[in-house]
Amino acid sequence: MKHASFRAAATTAISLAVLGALVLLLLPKYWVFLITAVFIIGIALQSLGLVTGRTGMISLCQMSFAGVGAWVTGYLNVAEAPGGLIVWVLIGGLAAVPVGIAIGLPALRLRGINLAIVTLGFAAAFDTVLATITFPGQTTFTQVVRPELFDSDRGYFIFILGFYGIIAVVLEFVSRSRLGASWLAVRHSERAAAAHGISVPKAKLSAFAISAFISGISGGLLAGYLGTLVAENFNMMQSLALFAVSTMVGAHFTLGAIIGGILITLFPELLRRLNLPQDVGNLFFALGAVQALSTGETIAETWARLGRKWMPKRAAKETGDLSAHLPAPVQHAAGIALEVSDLTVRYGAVVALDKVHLKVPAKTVVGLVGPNGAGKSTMVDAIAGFLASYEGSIKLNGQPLDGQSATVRAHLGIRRTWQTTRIAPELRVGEYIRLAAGPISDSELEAVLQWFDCPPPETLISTVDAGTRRLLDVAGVVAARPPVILLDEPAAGQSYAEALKLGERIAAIPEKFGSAVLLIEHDMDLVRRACSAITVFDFGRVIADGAPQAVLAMPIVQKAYMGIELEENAA
Ligand SMILES: Nc1ncnc2c1ncn2[C@@H]1O[C@H](COP(=O)(O)OP(=O)(O)OP(=O)(O)O)[C@@H](O)[C@H]1O
Repeated sequence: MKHASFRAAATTAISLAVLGALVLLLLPKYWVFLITAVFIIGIALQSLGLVTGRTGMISLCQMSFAGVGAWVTGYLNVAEAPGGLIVWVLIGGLAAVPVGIAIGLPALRLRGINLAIVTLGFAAAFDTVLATITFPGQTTFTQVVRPELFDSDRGYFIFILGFYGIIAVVLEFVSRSRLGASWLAVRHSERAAAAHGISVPKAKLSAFAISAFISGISGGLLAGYLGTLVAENFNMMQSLALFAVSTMVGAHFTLGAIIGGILITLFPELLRRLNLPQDVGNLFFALGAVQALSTGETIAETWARLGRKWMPKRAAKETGDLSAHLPAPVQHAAGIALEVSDLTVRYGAVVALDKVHLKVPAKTVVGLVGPNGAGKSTMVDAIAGFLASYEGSIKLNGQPLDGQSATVRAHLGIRRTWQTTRIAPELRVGEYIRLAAGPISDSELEAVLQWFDCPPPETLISTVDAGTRRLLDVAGVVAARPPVILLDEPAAGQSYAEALKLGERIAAIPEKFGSAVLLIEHDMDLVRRACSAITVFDFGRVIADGAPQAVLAMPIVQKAYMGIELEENAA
């Protein structure tokens, strides 16, 4: 995985170096000046891509963060602070961080349109502040001093390209790290992210903080580019245009941010040469954003998809049998791993679970079966901490979990999968397994994937079919080796033969990985194969439990579960 990060970072760095050399060698001074702005806007777009494209939060005040960075840079310039532009720009970025966190706080509770309104409100408030204060040096026409080495327009282009490249490469590494994967996971499903032990507030606030830092840097760099700044550079309309372009191009990709920078910088130039009003640009950006939202694909994603199509396919690596590299089983406490007592759950007037008892001994697989609506998923939700309230008690290795959040329960050792897969499709297989499993070596990761018949680590999850995503769900939580794993219909989407094979794999989880499993499944052949005991629910009550063969043969179970009437049975 580290190799993949280095490869991606090296590709980004080399591409930018080649692009920079071509610009400097082939283009006249005026165009070099214009393209410098492309990369400054590109940095602002990368910052927006992080918070919006990557983490799924709407920020309509990104240029306000840039304004904070620019103001601080201007102030340090006027004060002739030591360190020069590089230091001022970094301090400007840092100054934007608390503002970013402050804006991120409402994002912990708000989503979608509500968050958009809050961030737009901040942009409007920032406009008002900027209307009453001026940028330092604005009235005295004090130019922001560029570093001596990069004072010329060509020199400043190299300076900006350097900043863009460093930010792009760092973001490349971060996006492939657990933090980056957690942003995507939160964007896709906050509940699924919490089930992996990810702190959703931390993920959201870190995205806003880093995004504001980068945006603040872009503001400082703009100060060095223009010399003096005016409020219009950072007003609400600029933030809205940035958001529209980011949505259209996919600014969380390096390529997308550059395309967006080109559009924002060069489109007005084109309109000017065609004697068309500048507002046409915003209309075009808005239409582009609508197009990207309705097709579900940004310009950068379209290019990446076409690139993948035309790139020669790499032959699958012959790996041989990797089972010797499976991570060693974890020795969890013996005895009862999971104990549910007197559990009652109500949804308004519906009693989904009624004084239910269930025990899962350590290192065993217990099946939980029952007809649709019997309360099985409610049971998983209650155990994993996804219900606002319930009566009764749930204990992990004798310790009560009641009142603990889903994230805390995941950390303590309750891990779950979902009836429908919730894996972020933008992740790669390896990134997802690492996100779910925590620290795991490359060879262990590949061995787990092979054991569950999953595709190789570099495979993009969006290219994987639904059945395989279910297997990845299982592989992720199994690789984490917690004391208790809750599998909610893992065989959905599998063929009969695949389901049986999965049953064998699940049966082996306690011995191979050390975890106990509570398996919800409708496929009785899989249940028989995997479970040493089963519990049967009907209408939120336990109607039978014990050894699978004996329980499934009980008339009450056949009547409830398979619709076979007692009378028929008796006959
Ligand atoms: N959020 C909810 N609000 C209201 N009622 C709900 C909610 N979730 C579940 N229920 C009800 O609770 C009962 C148990 O549902 P649950 O989904 O736990 O059953 P299940 O055994 O998992 O069913 P299936 O096999 O179809 O997944 C059902 O009557 C269902 O309609």
